[in-house]
Amino acid sequence: MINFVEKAAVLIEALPYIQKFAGKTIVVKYGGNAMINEQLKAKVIQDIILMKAVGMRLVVVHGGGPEITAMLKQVGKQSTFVSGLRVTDAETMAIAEMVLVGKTNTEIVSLLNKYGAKAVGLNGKDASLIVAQKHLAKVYDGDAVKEVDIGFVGDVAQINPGILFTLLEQDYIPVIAPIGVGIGGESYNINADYVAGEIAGALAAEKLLLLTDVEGIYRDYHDKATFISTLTLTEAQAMIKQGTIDGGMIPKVEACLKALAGGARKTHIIDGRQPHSLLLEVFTDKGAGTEIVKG
Ligand SMILES: Nc1ncnc2c1ncn2[C@@H]1O[C@H](COP(=O)(O)OP(=O)(O)O)[C@@H](O)[C@H]1O
Ligand SMILES: CC(=O)N[C@@H](CCC(=O)OP(=O)(O)O)C(=O)O
Repeated sequence: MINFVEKAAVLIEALPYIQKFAGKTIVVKYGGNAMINEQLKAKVIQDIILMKAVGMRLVVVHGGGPEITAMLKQVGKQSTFVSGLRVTDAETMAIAEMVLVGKTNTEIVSLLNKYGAKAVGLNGKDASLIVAQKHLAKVYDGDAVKEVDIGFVGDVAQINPGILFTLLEQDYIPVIAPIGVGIGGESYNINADYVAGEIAGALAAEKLLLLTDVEGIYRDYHDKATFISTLTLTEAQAMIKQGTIDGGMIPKVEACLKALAGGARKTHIIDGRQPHSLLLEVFTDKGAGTEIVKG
């Protein structure tokens, strides 16, 4: 028999969060492996729609690394990464832009709209939203650090958030592809986590929610019992230095640092493989994943 009392309790538990976050800006970074599975994708979209429906101002930043890799493979190009960033020659840049803007972005926008939202696709070139400058990758060789040119990979130089405020005021959900524009109008490929962190900072978001393919951060990645639910900025930085946070988790933690430094209030790294993890984080007392806070 359906337990109506339990069902009602779930809704009642959500009530203070619905009240607290109404009118607040939430930035969701959706990408990587959490984006490949179609059933999960539909659930992420529903979660975003639900948050929007109860009055939150939603901004979505998406990745699409695996899709770029697949497209490059189809045209016979091998993907190479340096310090987690894709080496991006002119041809790779053109393909990355085509995939992120032409395919991934439009797919997310049309899915959101299918479920009843008013989503608008953007990339960094629209209204010069993301101004980029060339990134030089740091490669460590013992104690020495070498800077390596990895092509059209960008760092965020400036966010011009005006277009986002305009859209949010009008109830739209901006969906942003991580392509930056250089001062000469050239395209830059930027890691989507960094873009999400900078956008969350520029909007002084209430929350940055980064979906990933693990439960959150572990003190020892090989021991699931060492899961951390809350981490301060200082602790997170120390863990990167020690090497206990590494690989793809580094840009996520750095994105949280950028967001908090820019003015976001809270940041969370949550499990995109877990259905409705966004709702669990936002609407339940326990939350989900690892939160990184100032301090
Ligand atoms: N301390 C840590 N805790 C959790 N994951 C970690 C840690 N250090 C490194 N990682 C790695 O970071 C990965 C997440 O980054 P990545 O695979 O790039 O994510 P996504 O594809 O979702 O963008 C995890 O799958 C894990 O292998
Ligand atoms: C410079 C760089 O590495 N850019 C990324 C941009 C996409 C991305 O970040 O996608 P995920 O969030 O799905 O990993 C790339 O080319 O894969």
